[in-house]
Amino acid sequence: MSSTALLTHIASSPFTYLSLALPIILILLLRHISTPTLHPFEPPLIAPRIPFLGHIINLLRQQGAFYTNVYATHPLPIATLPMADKRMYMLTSPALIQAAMRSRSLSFEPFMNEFAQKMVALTDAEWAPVPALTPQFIKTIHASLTGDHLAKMNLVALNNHVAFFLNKVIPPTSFSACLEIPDLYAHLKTLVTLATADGLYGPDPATNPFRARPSLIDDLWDFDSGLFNLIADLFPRWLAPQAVRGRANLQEALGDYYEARLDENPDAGVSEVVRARAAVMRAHGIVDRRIGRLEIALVHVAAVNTLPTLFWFVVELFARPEAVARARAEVERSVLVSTEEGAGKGGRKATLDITKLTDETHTPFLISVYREVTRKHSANIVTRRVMEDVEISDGEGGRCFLKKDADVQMIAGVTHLLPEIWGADADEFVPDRFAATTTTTGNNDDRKKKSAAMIPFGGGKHLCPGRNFAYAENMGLVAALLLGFEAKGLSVDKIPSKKPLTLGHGIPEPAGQTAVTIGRREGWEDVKWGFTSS
Ligand code: HEM
Repeated sequence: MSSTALLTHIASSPFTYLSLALPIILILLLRHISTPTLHPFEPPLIAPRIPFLGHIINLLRQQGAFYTNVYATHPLPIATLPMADKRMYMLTSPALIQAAMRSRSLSFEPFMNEFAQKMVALTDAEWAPVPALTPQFIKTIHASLTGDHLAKMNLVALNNHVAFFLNKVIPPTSFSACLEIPDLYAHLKTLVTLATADGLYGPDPATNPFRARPSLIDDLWDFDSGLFNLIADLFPRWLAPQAVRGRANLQEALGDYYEARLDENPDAGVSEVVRARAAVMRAHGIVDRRIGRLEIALVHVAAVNTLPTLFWFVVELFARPEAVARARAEVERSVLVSTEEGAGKGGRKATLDITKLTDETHTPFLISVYREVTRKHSANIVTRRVMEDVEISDGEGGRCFLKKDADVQMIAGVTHLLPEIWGADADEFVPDRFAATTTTTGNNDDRKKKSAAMIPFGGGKHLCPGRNFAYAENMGLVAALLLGFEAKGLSVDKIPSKKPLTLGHGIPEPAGQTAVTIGRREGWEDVKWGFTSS
């Protein structure tokens, strides 16, 4: 057809041609918008296959696996991902991640405000005073989870619900009278929630909301199970009704708690973090019931990562008899302070010094196992927003330009498994990978690279302030289990696979149930357990 004939044909049936051309124009337009012009030093672009929305659709479908999937096809140290009309930088280079965490031009605070408001369901008017108090709030949280405040919290958690579990729940007789646990994850859920709640609110059932109303334990995990729908505002009432109900119950209970000013009760064993956070909020005019609605975020953040970490710690350690023997010897030699006669009904009392559990001269192997758990099982995504145009450098001549308003995602699921950092066995669980006495840790340079790649607790100004509390809870329980108990039914070939990671979570849950039998070790049947810190 000549061009004149084509024009005549188009003029005679313009709608047919228009309907054919429109989708093509739209696709070209979307492709143009989703292929932003990059600054010469901006990270290389990974364009989505479906223009404009492709990465967003994949992120919603694949959730936590999205970034590791992108890395599998584009193994880049840093990349630009167009997300509709915005851009996101995905970082997998440990050196660039450390630079990003140090940069003052990157901040976590915008996410705190955007996501937390949805998470706790406050209206814009109710939320209005929160952004102004965020910087003071963050400082307070970090200060109240260190030193004496932390030591007190650790011992309250360990000497109440954890000790109750060891002394009462596991029968104090021979192994034959043991505790059969059909689903270890579910069992640890209760244990971690109550131990964490003891550490936060004190152990008194009259003042600790979780002891007063044990149904709040399920409410907390129901709330957690629908977190993504709540934060993304994806029809939570229809798609996550349990989460909405759990949240309402928690908010009511904590509303009662702050309204009764139980956080100010000097005799209740309340932690400094609970007391100080409420004091900051009251100073900014936030009323008690609303503090309760906001503070469901504290107990949630304190329990949500501790539970899967403890689960994988118990499973990975007790599945390996040789590792149990090695760790047990360390605990017996260094952590056990005393076994006194006559602690109730003629039994003995064993006291463990949890400070020793943080010292590599005393328990290098057990500490290595814990670190290996956080390396192998954390798939955490550390998030920041670029507040102003900035350049970051990997310290070896590589520099990257990051544009204002873009989001930055740092991917532990990649850095924790990079073979060039961890070796050919990066995918395997190696209990003594971090033990100072082994050669696997290598020279100083090698150690620095490993430490830069380890981001299970984030880093920089927002490095998780609660990591040492979680450590004490997890290590204290496991040290006592090692010394005084046997755990049967676990083995390396039975380590469960993982559920897909949902957004908002850092450590995957196990798929299916893990059964275990726990009973007293021979020679330790009569012992009651307690904890101290030197
Ligand atoms: C093994 C258990 C835990 C893991 C794996 C974990 C992990 C994390 C991670 C990855 C972050 C983000 C850090 C960043 O953006 O750089 C974080 C932040 C935070 N975590 Fe934890 N966490 C744990 C336990 C706890 C506990 C027990 C508490 C409270 C007692 C807690 C309180 C917080 C708070 C308040 C923040 C926000 C800090 C800020 O923005 O400055 N975490 N945690």
